Amino acid sequence: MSDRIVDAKVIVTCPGRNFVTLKLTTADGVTGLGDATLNGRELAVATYLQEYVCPLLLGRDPAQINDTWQYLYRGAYWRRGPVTMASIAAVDMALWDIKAKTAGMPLYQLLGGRARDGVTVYGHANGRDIPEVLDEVAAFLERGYKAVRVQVGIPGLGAVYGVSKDRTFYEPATGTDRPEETRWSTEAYLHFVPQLFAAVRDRFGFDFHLLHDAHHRLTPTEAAKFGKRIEEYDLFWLEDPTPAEAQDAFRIIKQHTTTPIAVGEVFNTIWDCHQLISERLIDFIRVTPVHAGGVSHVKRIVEFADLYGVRSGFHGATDMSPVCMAAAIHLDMSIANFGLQEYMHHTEETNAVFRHAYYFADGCLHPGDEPGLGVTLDEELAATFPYRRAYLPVNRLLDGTMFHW
Ligand SMILES: O=NC(=O)[C@@H](O)[C@H](O)[C@H](O)CO
Ligand SMILES: [Co+2]
Repeated sequence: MSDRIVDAKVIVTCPGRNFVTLKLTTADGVTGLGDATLNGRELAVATYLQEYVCPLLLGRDPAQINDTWQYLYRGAYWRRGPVTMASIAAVDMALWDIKAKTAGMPLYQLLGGRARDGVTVYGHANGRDIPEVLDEVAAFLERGYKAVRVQVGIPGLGAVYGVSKDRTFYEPATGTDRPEETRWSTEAYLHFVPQLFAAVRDRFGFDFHLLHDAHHRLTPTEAAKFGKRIEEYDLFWLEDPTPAEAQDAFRIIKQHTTTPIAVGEVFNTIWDCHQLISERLIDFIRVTPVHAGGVSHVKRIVEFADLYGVRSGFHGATDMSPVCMAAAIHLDMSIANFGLQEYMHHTEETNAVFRHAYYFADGCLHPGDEPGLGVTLDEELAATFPYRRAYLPVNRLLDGTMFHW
């Protein structure tokens, strides 16, 4: 008699920031965890899981990962979208966790085994001005990082994306009653940021990967011009240069610049990036297990991407819990077209709630050898951090026009 799922519960906790986790338990006493965190809309996913998904999981065979994925995807009728796909992702991650634990091996072994020594990561150097960013780049390089993302305050503007208020930890979702509002000038940004890249390359040279996130804020033409302007600084990637709903807009960027493009953290299925990949309009795909249907669907996307020379660059910000980070690292270890992994370390409280086997060493994350994902959730400790609504910021142009955050 095969095993059965006998318990499915959603755990919402806020150790420094909100996380939603699905925990499945089988009749054989094997548990699996899945990240279901959607930053700024957490309870929408928690409710979707609790009300509509968990009741359907009870009694199902945990070994049937593919059938369960299709049951939840095709069975929802209303396909795709961040809430549905984060819910399916959590189930998928938890079932892979159970399968690998049952097989007595770390998940990457089940996904085809080790394809590299470690998962090269990039850290987030940021500052209110260029000197502060340079100090942070130095600190990351001293800690052995081989890749660093740089984000800087823009003279004349207040808070901007990617610049943390406290020097140790970046958490953008801060608005409890309503979103924080920021003001933006693309002209000021385009004028200033090349100076940041010049200062970084002048001081640290070219033998590490330099990255930057434009966070959806340019028009395709501005992105094409900006990409061309910064070619001399040899970025490893320019991220989210323009909103990617219009996938064909990236043809304009690709026609004008060889600066590599990374897109995809807001995507939730292969249909969001099918054209970007098959027309080679991007160089890195940034989907991550929690937002893009779990281990199974992200694996499909990166294997499709491999056909077109597009590499992985999974999203790994603080709002991906250690459960998602672990799933990403197991995928990173086993795929052929690994590119780079984002790694924004979590708070001590988060690491206490989500104890994990993965660890950082010599510029890489390593999955560890615990069976499954290698993550355990301390439910008692989790309960001491109650949910607290936290909105992501809203961004307007200087004249008040709603813009992209
Ligand atoms: O590349 N990383 C990012 O763009 C992140 O910082 C996102 O703004 C947050 O994960 C949104 O919740
Ligand atoms: Co980004």
